[in-house]
This record gives sequence, structure tokens and C-alpha cells, in this order.
Amino acid sequence: MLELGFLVSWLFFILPFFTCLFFIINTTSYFTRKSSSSSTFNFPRCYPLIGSSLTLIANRNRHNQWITDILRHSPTGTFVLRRSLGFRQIITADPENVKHILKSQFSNYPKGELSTAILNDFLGTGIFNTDGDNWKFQRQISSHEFNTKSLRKFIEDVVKTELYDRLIPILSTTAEKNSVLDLQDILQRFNFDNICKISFGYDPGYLSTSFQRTEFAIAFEEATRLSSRRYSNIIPLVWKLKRVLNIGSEKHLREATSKVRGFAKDIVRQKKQELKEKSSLEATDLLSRFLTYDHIEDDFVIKIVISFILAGQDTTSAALTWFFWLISCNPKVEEKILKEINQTPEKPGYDDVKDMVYIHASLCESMRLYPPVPVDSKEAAGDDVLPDRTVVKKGMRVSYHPYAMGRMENLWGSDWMEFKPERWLERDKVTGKLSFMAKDSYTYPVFQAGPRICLGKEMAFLQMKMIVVEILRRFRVVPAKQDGFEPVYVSYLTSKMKDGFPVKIDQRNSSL
Ligand code: HEM
Repeated sequence: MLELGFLVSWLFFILPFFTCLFFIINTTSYFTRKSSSSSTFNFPRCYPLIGSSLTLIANRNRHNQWITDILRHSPTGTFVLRRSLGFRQIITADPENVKHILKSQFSNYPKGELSTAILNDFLGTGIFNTDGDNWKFQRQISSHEFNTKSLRKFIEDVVKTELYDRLIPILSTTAEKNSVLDLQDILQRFNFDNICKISFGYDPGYLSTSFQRTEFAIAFEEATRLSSRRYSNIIPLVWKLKRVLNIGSEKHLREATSKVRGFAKDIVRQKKQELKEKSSLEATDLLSRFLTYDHIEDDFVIKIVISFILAGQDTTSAALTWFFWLISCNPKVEEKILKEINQTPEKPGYDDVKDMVYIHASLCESMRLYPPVPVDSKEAAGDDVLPDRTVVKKGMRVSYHPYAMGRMENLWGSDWMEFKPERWLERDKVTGKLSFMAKDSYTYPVFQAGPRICLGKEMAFLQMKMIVVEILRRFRVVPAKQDGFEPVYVSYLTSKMKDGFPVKIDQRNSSL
């Protein structure tokens, strides 16, 4: 009944709005900005009141690809997207602008109110969704989780157990039965177990032969998906209204977040008990580390830990899904990877994987084309001018676009569309040894850059390299859908392969 009442009142609002809109479109002139570099490319048309919303809606299923087309045709690599009601968003693929936003003028570009409001119900003021001193404090404590000692422990205890006890047996069975599995789903499960162990010291056992969906993981996925849906509302008022009325997606979001919180609360209670009983317990997970601080309330700790799970959850699985797809299309790269694997010990450790430059380069190259976080936005705290002379007004949303940046000819050359790990490598003329040549982090902001650069970058590489080595050493990953299968890149908060990545697993013979 409440929903019906809401719909009727909503229609009363929306019908006159769209009637006006139709009138405006048909009677007022619009302008189309044309690039000096391309006379054929049509920049989005912009109308009074609704801005470029029509083109935005028309491209909603290929948003990243559409923005990339625009940025590739913009003479400066920057574009001002006019949204509805006069709201403007600057989107850039210019490394100088990225450096300005993420480093030189860092304090002028916080996450801002719009973004934090969207994620507030789910993440509260956890590290991923806060600015200023609160962010600094959380970053400082969390960074202990990423020192060399912790990373070594992570590889030896967490990754290896998940790999040898769970992932490899599942892949072996799939190979024996000649069946098909969704590699994206498997990698997400792997990742979820890992990140829960790091954050909570708790193993949800999500990757298992039964492929059962645990309640916590389902609620977490749902909360992530529904929170990110708020970003795609052309008019933010819509989700805010639904939230107040507790209907539709907002009702589901409330249920999902309360399940996640309830679950996290139980774990905090158990962990506190554990810490009380074993006063000398070494704080090895993030939760224990925060709980050893006085005057921090449980609710605050819960928000930090949930933020952490979100930050590390789907990123490495997204990166690896696209990596294995690219490898299956590029047998020469696979050969070189196998050569590198052949030179490492049977069960490699932290130091072995750290030094694997060809795999490292292949992962970077794969994330250039398919970054796990395709776009990142800030909000201008004050008026400013970007290095390319784009004028920024206080309150504007300013975004940089790693997906588009990985596809810019001026940054990567005319062969930007090729998957070429060699562009990250240099061979020493005397020794013949390959070494990795990092790009500057503003040209390649896949992990963000500057003071807020991803805390888990090194951990992510270690984990991904370990998985690549141990999978490719034993198996060949073959897409189940052959002939002309073209996966589709979609993004929520992180990127995904639409409809998953169904694969067959072929056992390799032992000589590689
Ligand atoms: C391929 C894997 C990964 C990629 C591409 C990636 C990328 C990113 C990006 C783009 C951000 C900035 C987000 C923003 O502020 O809007 C970020 C932040 C962060 N990442 Fe990652 N990430 C990865 C893996 C991980 C892992 C495995 C962890 C933890 C175990 C992690 C922990 C964090 C944290 C805590 C932040 C917040 C840092 C801050 O705001 O100071 N990330 N990451």
C-alpha cells in the first residue's frame, strides 16, 4: 500500500517533469561540442535542465567504453560531463591532472559528501569512505598489516593454505571430470576467504567443493551491489527517497547491511573474548590490532574492518579473471610465463614470487586494459584550475579514469590495444637479464597514487603471482565458450566479467 502511494506521488512528480523535458528538447537549441582532432566524433549533446542525461542513459550498459571514446577524442584528454540539474563532473585521462588531484593538491580533493553519503550506510566512516584525521588514523594502524613480516606470513599461512587445500583440489577435480566452472566465481571465493582471514582472523570457508553460498558472503555481495547502484541514479534524490520510505532496493540494502553488521559484531565479540583469555596473543589480523587500542568503540572497529573487506574483496579476483582470459588468447605470453615458472622451486615462497618479473609485467599489462577499479572520483573542496586549464568549481565531482587511461594512444603508443607484457620490461645488455620498468603511478593509477595509494598493492601482487604460478604450472585454462566469445567488461564498485568466465581446466603434463 505504501509502495502504491509512493508510486502515485512519484508519477505526479515525474510526468510533468518529462513533459517539460520533451518540450525543451524539441524547442530549444542544443550544442554538440566537436573535437578539433576529430570532425566525425559526436560529443554528448547537452540540453537545458537534463544536461547529457539522455546520452548517459543510452550508454548505461557501456559506460566505461563510452567515456573512453570521449576522452580519446578530447584534445586535452579531459571532458566535462554535464549531468542533470546543472551538475557537472570533470573526467580526465591526463596524467598531469591526475598528479595534481592525487598529490600536489591532495587536500583540495577529498572523497567528498556525495560519495561518502552513497557508501555511508554500508561502510560508515571506515578507511575507504572517510577523509582527514579519521582517515589518517586508520591508514596508520592498517599499514602495519602490510609490512614485510606480515606479508610473508600472509603468503605462507593464508594464501598457501587456500591454494593447496582448496583451489588446486577443485581445479584437479574439474580437469578429471572434464566439467566447466566459473573461474570468476572461484577466484572471488578464494579472495573472500583471504580477505576475511586478514581482516577478522576468521575463515568463512567460502571456497569449498560444495560451492555453497555462505550467508555472510551473500549479504556482503548484496550490500556492495546495492550500494554501488546508488551511483547510477541520474537523480540522487531517487535513492534518498526510497531510503526514507524503506522500499525496493533500499529496503534490501538495509537488510543486507544489517546482516553484515550483525555477523561482524559476533566476530568482534568472539575476538575480544579470545584476546582476554590469551593476553599474550599476537595481533596478527586487523581486527585484533584495532581492538588493542583503548577508547575505540566496537561499532567503529566494525566499520573499519568492513571497509577493508570491500577494498580487498573483488579487486584481485577481477584482475585475475581478465588475466586468465588474456593468457588464453595469447599463447606466446603463456609460453614465456611457463618458462619463468619452470625456473622457480616446486613450492615457491615469498622471495621466489617477489622476483618473478615476467608474470609481474603480464599482470600490470592485463590491469592496464582491464583495471579492477575503472574510475575513481573526488569532490573539489574549493575552486581550482587543473594543469590542462580546466576550471574546477567548489563541490564539482572530479574523476580520473584508469580504464580510459590504459587505452590512450598518447600514453601507450599506437599498439595500445595489444596485450604486450614486454612494454614493462627492459633487458640488460650485458647480463641479458630482464628487469621490470614501472610506469609512473599517475600515468597508471590502477592502484590510485599519492598519499591514498592502495594499501594492499604489494599484497595483491604477491597473492596474484602465487595463484598464477600454481595454476599455470599444473593446468591450462581454456574458455568453455569458444568461437568468437568476447567477454564484456562491466563495473559496479569494481569491475567484473559479465555473466562470469566459464572455463575448462586441462591438466598439463609434468614437464610443462
Ligand atoms: C589488484 C588488486 C587491487 C587493486 C587494483 C586495488 C586498487 C585500489 C584503488 C584504486 C584504491 C583507491 C580507492 C579509492 O580511494 O577510491 C584502493 C584503496 C585501498 N586498497 Fe586496494 N586494490 C587492490 C587490492 C587490495 C587488497 C588485496 C587490499 C587489502 C588487503 C587493498 C586494500 C586497500 C585499502 C585499505 C585502500 C584504502 C586506502 C586509503 O584510502 O588510504 N587493496 N585500492
